[in-house]
Amino acid sequence: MSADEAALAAAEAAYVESRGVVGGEADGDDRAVEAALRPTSLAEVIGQERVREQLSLVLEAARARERAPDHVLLSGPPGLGKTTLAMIIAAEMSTPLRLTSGPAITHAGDLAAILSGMNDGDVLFVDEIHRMSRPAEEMLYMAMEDFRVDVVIGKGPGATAIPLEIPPFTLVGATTRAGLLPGPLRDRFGFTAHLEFYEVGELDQIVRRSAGLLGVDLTDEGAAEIASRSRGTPRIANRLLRRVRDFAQVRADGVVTLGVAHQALDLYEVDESGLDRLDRAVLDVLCRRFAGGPVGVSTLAVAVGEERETVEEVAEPFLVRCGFLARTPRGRVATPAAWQHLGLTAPANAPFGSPPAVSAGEPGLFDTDE
Ligand SMILES: Nc1ncnc2c1ncn2[C@@H]1O[C@H](COP(=O)(O)OP(=O)(O)OP(=O)(O)O)[C@@H](O)[C@H]1O
Repeated sequence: MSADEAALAAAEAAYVESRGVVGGEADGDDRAVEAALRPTSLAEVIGQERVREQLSLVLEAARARERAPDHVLLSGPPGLGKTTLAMIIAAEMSTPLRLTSGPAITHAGDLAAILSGMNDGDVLFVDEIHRMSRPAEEMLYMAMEDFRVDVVIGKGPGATAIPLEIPPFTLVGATTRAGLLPGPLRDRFGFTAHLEFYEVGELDQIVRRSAGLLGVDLTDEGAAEIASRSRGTPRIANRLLRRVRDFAQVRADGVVTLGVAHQALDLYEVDESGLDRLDRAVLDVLCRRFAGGPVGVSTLAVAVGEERETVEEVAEPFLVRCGFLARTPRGRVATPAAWQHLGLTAPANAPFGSPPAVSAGEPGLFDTDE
C-alpha cells in the first residue's frame, strides 16, 4: 500500500468508526444496526421522490456515457439520508466509495493525500463539507473542475507548486448548512439536492421495513405511532423502533402495539408531535424566559446549555417545520401553536412573527443574531 493509499485508508477508518457506516449485524449495537438498515439502491429508498428521480437520471446518463457522474451536493438536516444516498450513488455506479468528513481535512495536504489515493471513477463522500478548512476548500475547487491539484512544497518565496493529476472522480458533498458553502464551491456541483423532512406515511413505511429486517413484531397502529413521533426523520424512526422494541420485550409480550409504543415513547420523553427534550427546552425557554422572543439563536443556545450549531441545525429546522418557531429579522419568535403546545397562555403583547422567511434546514437570512 502506498503512502497516499494509507492516508486515505486511515481517514476512511476514522470516519467509519465515528459513524458506523458499513455493514454490520442487524442485531448488534446501535451503529451497526443503523448501517444494516440502510437502503442499498435507489429503488429501495422510501420518500424523497423528486431527488430520487433526478438522481436516477443523472446516474443513468453517466452510465450510458461511461463517465463518472457530475459532482453531487446533498443538503438537509441530520438523519434524512445523505450518507445513505452517497453510498447508493457509488453502488449504482458499481464503484468504490471513499469516505471522509470536512473536520478531518484540516490542511490542504490532507486533501491532496486523499485525492491522490483515488482511482478512476471512485466516489468521494465528504460529510459536513462546510467544515473543511479554507486552503483545502480552494484545492478542492481545482480538483473538482480540472481533476488536478497543485501541491505546494516549501514556504515563502522558495515555495514551489507541483501539479498533480487526479483520476476523474465524483465528489458527493453533504451539508446541513448549504448556505455556509462559499459560492465557488457550491457552483462546482453539477447536481444539488435539498432533502426534506419525511411525511408520516413515508416514515410508517420505513418503520415497517426496518421492523421486517430486525424481526420486530409490530401492529399497524404501533408502526403509525412510532412514525408520527419520529420528527420527520428516518434515523429517529429507526432509533425509536429499537427503543420501543426493548420496551415490548422487557415490559410486554414482545409485540409492538399502539399501547406499548405509546408507553415506551412517553418513557423516552418523545411527545405526540415528536418533539424531544431539546426541542421542548428551546420552546420552553423562548416562551417562559424570553416572553416568546424575539431572541437570538446564540442566546437560546446558552439558555438551554447546548451548542449554537445544535440548536440551529437540529432543533430549529423541525420547530420551524412544525410551525412552532418563526425566524424574523429581529430573532427567533414562538408562534401561537408553540404556546398552545406547552399549555401556556401567550402574553397580550407576545410577538408572533410572520411565517418563516426561509425554509427549514436552510440557513437563516437573518442570522445576524444578537
Ligand atoms: N429514504 C430512506 N428510506 C429508508 N431508510 C432511510 C432513508 N433515509 C435514511 N434512512 C435510514 O436513516 C438512517 C440515517 O440515514 P443517513 O445516515 O444516511 O442520514 P444523514 O442525512 O447522512 O445523517 P447525518 O447528516 O447525521 O450524517 C440510515 O440508517 C438509514 O437506514
